[in-house]
Amino acid sequence: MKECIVGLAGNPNVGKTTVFNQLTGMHQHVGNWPGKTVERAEGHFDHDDTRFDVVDLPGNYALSAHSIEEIVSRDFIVDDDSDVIVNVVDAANLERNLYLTVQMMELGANLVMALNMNDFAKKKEHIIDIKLMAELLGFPVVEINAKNKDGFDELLSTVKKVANKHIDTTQKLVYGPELREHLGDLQALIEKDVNLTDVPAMWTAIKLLEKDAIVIEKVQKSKYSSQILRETDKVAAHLADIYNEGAEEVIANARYAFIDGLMNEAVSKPAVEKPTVSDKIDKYLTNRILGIPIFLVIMYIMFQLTFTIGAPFQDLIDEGFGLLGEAIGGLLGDSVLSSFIVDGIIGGVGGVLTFLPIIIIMFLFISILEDSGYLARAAFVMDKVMHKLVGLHGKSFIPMILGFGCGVPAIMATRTMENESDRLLSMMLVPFMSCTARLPVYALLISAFFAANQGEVLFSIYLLGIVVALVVAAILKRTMFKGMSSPFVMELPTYKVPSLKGVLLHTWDKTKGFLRKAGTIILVASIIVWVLSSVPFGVEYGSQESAIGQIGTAIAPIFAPLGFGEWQPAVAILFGLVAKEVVVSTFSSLFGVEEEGSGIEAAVHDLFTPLSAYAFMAFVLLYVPCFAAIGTIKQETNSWKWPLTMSVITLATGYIVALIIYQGGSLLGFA
Ligand SMILES: Nc1nc2c(ncn2[C@@H]2O[C@H](COP(=O)(O)OP(=O)(O)OP(=O)(O)O)[C@@H](O)[C@H]2O)c(=O)[nH]1
Ligand SMILES: [Mg+2]
Repeated sequence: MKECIVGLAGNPNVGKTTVFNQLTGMHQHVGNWPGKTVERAEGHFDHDDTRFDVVDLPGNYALSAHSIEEIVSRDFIVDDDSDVIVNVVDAANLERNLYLTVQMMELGANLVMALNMNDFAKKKEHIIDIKLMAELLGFPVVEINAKNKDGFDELLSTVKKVANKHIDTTQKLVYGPELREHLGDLQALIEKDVNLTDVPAMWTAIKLLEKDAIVIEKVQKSKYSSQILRETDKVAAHLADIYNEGAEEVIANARYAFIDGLMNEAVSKPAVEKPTVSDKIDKYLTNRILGIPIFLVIMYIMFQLTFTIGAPFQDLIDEGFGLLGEAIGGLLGDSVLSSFIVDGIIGGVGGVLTFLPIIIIMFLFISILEDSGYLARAAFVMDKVMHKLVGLHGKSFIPMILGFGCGVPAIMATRTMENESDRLLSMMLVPFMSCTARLPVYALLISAFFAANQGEVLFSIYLLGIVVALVVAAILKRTMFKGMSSPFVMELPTYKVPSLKGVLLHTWDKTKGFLRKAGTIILVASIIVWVLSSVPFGVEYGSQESAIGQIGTAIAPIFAPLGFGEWQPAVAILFGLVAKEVVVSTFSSLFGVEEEGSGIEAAVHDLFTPLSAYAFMAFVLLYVPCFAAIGTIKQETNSWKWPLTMSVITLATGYIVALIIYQGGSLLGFA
């Protein structure tokens, strides 16, 4: 069987992952916002006599050396032995998409264009002459619909053809006689060194003029480096003389001129663009005055519904585990084994699993936010606040909202930030956003103390996370992360009705992740808590004399000023370092679930007042995130410096905020 390696490249949010999933039958996440895919995914499938290996690349606007994905994508085109690059393109935004296409042409990529989103182009009355466009570009263009697989057969047969007969896509790029000539001089020099000709010399020449750090470094290793770099400076100076602009601008203009010419020839648009449905919706949702209030209302509805829909299911599971515990207790009597199963396993893991319904609903809402296109709007409406207050780009609000789901993918989503210092700062903020792992803690305490205003209190906790994150960001931006953010125009995707399948798959995937955690980390933590609660032999289970009681008693004074100085909250916080769900599983192991849910609630009433419960929730919200989040920051920054910094910052912030809440609240007479 023949083999064919195909890369899917294109702007963000054009449907690359949708194409990838359709081809490979895999379920990579699809979302309606730019920057969904941050890590390349690989898959394969057979078609006729060929095995296709497909690589889904993160979306890019350019192929510079500015952000990690851009480098990933261009390395893929340059280094990996791909046979064909399928450039997925949004037909409704052709002009903008072509800017990347042109850069891939400079790289000499063996291209096939897959023109996607034609439904939107047609709604906007853009008529594209596909044949003519293919001729002008010099490589095939195929019309597809990624959602229902239209045009896939033609796409694949075209890919096969192109794989067998490579096309030199640099040929059709005519960058005006002036630039062409000077690039030619540079190219001739570059071609003298065979080590530099693994990519088209034209590309290297362009990148040198653009001052691309990675290419310059590569050229510096050449024995002709001084000659080449001298010529580069000469050409740049010459271009500056003629055009009165830097070489970078001259090159960008040349690209746009090529694209303009192509658009004029091959695309006809109505003289006045009709406002689309998205435009009409955005009149309200991204309105300067209404934008933020609407965002808050959407969040509020989300939290309210989470409780209203989730609570009955939660009670059901709770009762189920209660009955199971009783049955096992009845069967095994008062034995160590019975305590292990009932207190340790059912108490610990079961205690967390009760909250599964609300966690699923939360993930469901976040998936809908992502897939409808609203997520990018939320970032857009926050842009002003972010700029003024924090000095960060609104774009960094996207990882923050994703943090409502889970911090790990949210931290990875910061990869799309152009500026390294902004990226690091955004990473530091994600842990303040309340992830679903913390929901059980709130759910437990809110239903115990704030039964009448569940949605409101939950909303206030999430809001507290956002506000604290913004304040911390404002402080850090003025101290550790000084420097201006690079300006960036945020792209607002067209609103789409979320696909049921997509949303359900996404939610199921996250739910699986939670169940896996329940069966591994939470289980192990519960067993440890059980053992520590049972030793030394002869002590009453979970009493202050047990090992866990002694550990808790030793550290409890630290938390006394925050209003929860008993030993149980202290150990719950300690074990919660592993994963935040463990805060609740520790409580339920200690207090049991067997009394039909009342055991743990009654115990919680002994430990907290409403005020100290709120301070506790704030502390759990803000203090050091789970090991997985810490590990992800380590992996993303390749150093322990940032995860440690983040841990110190979050711990200090959590302590200070909880202190303010408790002491302030006490002064105001809420104690
Ligand atoms: N209407 C319509 N929607 C589409 C089409 N193709 C993809 N979509 C939707 O477009 C959105 C973006 O799709 P993705 O496949 O995640 O895009 P991507 O190019 O992988 O995006 P990044 O990973 O961010 O670069 C999703 O909501 C898809 O359901 C299409 O042909 N028509
Ligand atoms: Mg993608």
